[in-house]
Amino acid sequence: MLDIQNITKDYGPSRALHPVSVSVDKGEFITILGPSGCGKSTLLRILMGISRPSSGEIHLAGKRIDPLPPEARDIAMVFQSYALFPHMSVEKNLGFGLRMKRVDKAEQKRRIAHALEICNLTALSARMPRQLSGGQQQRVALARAIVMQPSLMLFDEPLSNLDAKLRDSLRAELVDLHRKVGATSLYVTHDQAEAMAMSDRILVMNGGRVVESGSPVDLYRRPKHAFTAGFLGLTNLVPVRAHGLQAALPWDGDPVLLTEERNGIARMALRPEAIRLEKAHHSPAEVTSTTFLGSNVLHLVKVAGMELKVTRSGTEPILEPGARVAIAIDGLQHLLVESDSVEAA
Ligand SMILES: Nc1ncnc2c1ncn2[C@@H]1O[C@H](COP(=O)(O)OP(=O)(O)OP(=O)(O)O)[C@@H](O)[C@H]1O
Repeated sequence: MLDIQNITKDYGPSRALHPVSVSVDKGEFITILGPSGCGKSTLLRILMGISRPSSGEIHLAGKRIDPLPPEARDIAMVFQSYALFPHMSVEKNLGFGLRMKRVDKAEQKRRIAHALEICNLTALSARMPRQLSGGQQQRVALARAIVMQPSLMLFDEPLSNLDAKLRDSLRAELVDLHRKVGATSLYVTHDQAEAMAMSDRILVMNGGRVVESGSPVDLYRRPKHAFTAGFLGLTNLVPVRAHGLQAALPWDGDPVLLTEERNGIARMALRPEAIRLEKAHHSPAEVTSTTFLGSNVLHLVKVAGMELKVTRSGTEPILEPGARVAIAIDGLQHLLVESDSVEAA
């Protein structure tokens, strides 16, 4: 459906995008996730056609689009700033793109009525943007993209100006609408919780490169790179000695099982919730800090010269600092791919 092939972007001598290749299937909701400056906006601008790539090609629905101007690309964009026309009513905002495209009048009416309805805006159709709340304005921006029935919808951090509660409810609404209209969506964010909650697939970017991509569950549970492990939630990077399908941890205890055979020294990403603690009076491991977070409790545990982050359910008895604990690991683990040049970028 969308094929981004070896796109690069140089600003003078500095390279903002190293060759980036991405394929998006029809109907997929894919998120580009990365820290500030990783190249997300640069890639979006190239997709929209307001910036030209230094090299590479982009194909959409079987057609090469990178030489085309923005209006000829069959892509609709939803911005963080909504970008509504302030002097037009909601209905007129929705009709603008259709009028430009000279879509038949009856078809315009039908599409606008449908988009207003599914975005829950019918009652607000005569209002001006200044008479709407932030969340309502964002729904208008979304409806304006939906009426165009584009091959691809692009989202540039569209929820980041809204308060946390509204953001949560609009997240779900947006994914729901994406499915209802059968859209293909590419969503840019630096918010890992948003990416995990919304996406079929996440593309993790850092330093102008795609670090890795996968489903939220795969990337969270089986990250290949330390950068991904660290960017998607809390993690512990633990040096281990791997031998076949087992890895010995740097403290006393059973070796952990691996998902694939490896030999030598490597690092393992251990999620705080995959570590189990039991009180053990003579253990060398010691709880050094305890933070109550409501649904869970975060402990720091000093062991083998490192400080492990461990979370336990808020329903368990709270371990106080100074408690001695035995450490066990839950679940299969796999090792990180080292030679991680993206990590250093
Ligand atoms: N017009 C420009 N001229 C020179 N360098 C630029 C230009 N635009 C972006 N860059 C650089 O390219 C890199 C990627 O920037 P980009 O805006 O794509 O990052 P981003 O991931 O979208 O960040 P943010 O989340 O902060 O918007 C940065 O190092 C940035 O400084």
